[in-house]
Amino acid sequence: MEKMQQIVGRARAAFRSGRSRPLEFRIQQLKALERMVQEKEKEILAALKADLNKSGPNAYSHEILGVLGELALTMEKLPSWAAPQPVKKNLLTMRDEAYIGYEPLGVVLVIGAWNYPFVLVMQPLIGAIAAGNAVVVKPSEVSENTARLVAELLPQYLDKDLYAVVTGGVPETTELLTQRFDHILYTGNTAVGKIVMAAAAKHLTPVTLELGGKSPCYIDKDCDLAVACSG
Ligand SMILES: NC(=O)c1ccc[n+]([C@@H]2O[C@H](COP(=O)([O-])OP(=O)(O)OC[C@H]3O[C@@H](n4cnc5c(N)ncnc54)[C@H](O)[C@@H]3O)[C@@H](O)[C@H]2O)c1
Ligand SMILES: CC(C)=CCC/C(C)=C/CC/C(C)=C/C=O
Repeated sequence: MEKMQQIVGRARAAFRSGRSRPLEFRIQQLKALERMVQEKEKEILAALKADLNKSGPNAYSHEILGVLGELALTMEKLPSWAAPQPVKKNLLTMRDEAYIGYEPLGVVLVIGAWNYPFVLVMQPLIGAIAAGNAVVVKPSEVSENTARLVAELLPQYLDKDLYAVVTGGVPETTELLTQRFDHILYTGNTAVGKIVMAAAAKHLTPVTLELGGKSPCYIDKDCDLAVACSG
């Protein structure tokens, strides 16, 4: 695996080139992502089956439709979301052109969890591309088939330097988190959420944490009680 510093450095250099900023480019990349999901639907469903034994209808509704829906909404709304918003002038700004302009942040890290391994990396990726950022995606190693497929497919459809995928487990994620990002989006458990937030704090990087610990659990007579109660 290439050194994390090089991967993040390449994404940052690509971001600094300015090519992720124009609206046309962002929409073109989102269209490429839509084409990827449509053309590779069978492969994505097969990976979800191999990792989690998800049935076709379940995987299709949550992971494929969830991503296609997000893409359609984002492509439709992006021109209005990205447009400068006029603001009321005051005495100090009365001779100025006053508006709120939306700028990309830079290089964004997306770390996903195993239970919805495709949609949980794709939805943050869609938002980050739409906002004009470079992105490093780290899918969950627990759903290894989906992680491998995401790493194989994204470079076939998207700008390879702007949007990178890192595979691997805790050592790789730990090394990745030493790098400076401009935003980190993490989905997973609360204990690792604290690790992510502490690593981000070293660089004053803002985080979006989608954490667990609030989900009901059904235990039937076939469960191994020692395992079920250990969490
Ligand atoms: N709030 C939401 O939207 C949402 C959605 C899905 C899942 N979840 C929650 O996520 C949890 C399941 O995820 P998980 O945490 O078991 O997933 P996981 O084990 O797949 O880990 C998530 C990510 O954290 C990384 N990671 C694991 N240990 C690490 C460490 N010590 N240091 C750095 N990185 C590390 C992994 O590489 C992986 O990419 C559940 O609690 C679930 O409720 C929340
Ligand atoms: C409602 C549709 C079509 C897709 C949503 C898929 C999605 C983001 C699932 C994640 C569910 C979640 C919060 C799991 C937490 O463990």
